[in-house]
Amino acid sequence: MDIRTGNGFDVHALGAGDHVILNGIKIPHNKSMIGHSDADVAMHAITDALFGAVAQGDIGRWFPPSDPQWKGASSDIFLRKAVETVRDLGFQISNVDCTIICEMPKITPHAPAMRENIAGILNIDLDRVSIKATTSEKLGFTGRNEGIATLATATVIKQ
Ligand SMILES: Nc1ccn([C@@H]2O[C@H](COP(=O)(O)O)[C@@H](O)[C@H]2O)c(=O)n1
Ligand SMILES: C[C@@]1(CO)OP(=O)(O)OP(=O)(O)OC[C@H]1O
Repeated sequence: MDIRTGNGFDVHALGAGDHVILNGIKIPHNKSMIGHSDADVAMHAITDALFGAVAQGDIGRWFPPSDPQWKGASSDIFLRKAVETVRDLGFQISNVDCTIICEMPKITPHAPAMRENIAGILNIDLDRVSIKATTSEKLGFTGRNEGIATLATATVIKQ
């Protein structure tokens, strides 16, 4: 059995706006994420964890920020490509774990919807998708509500 793990980390700034999109879930907020795509920082970290698990580079290699095609794109496009790449290489996705770092918005009330969405895209059972959150105790850019960071880990298995 061939078991591999990948990690992902991403940051997006917060700017003017009235909602954020995290793991594909639209959450009303007093700011919005800034990015070339829809800036779904959580989904980007999971995407990078999957690409990393099979040593296929990172999200920017597959979807360059310089390519106008990805302007405003829904980040599930990127995640679906990572899932397809993992499977094309003969691996199954075992599980993913994701930690969103921000003071606001509060993530816990939205975690069930995020898990459902990610499990659906990855086509794995709900109990294989973990979504967590932490503040940074008001320290740093996340503590000042200037941006949101996300860490993710993915494990893949080839029988
Ligand atoms: N944006 C966030 C941040 C945290 N949570 C939940 O609060 C718990 C306590 O956070 P600390 O940073 O004080 O450890 C954390 O474990 C999460 O359950 C949240 O929902 N959204
Ligand atoms: C997702 C991509 C797509 O152009 O752009 P952004 O939305 O800016 O996100 P980031 O994580 O900064 O970079 C990766 C890019 O591939």
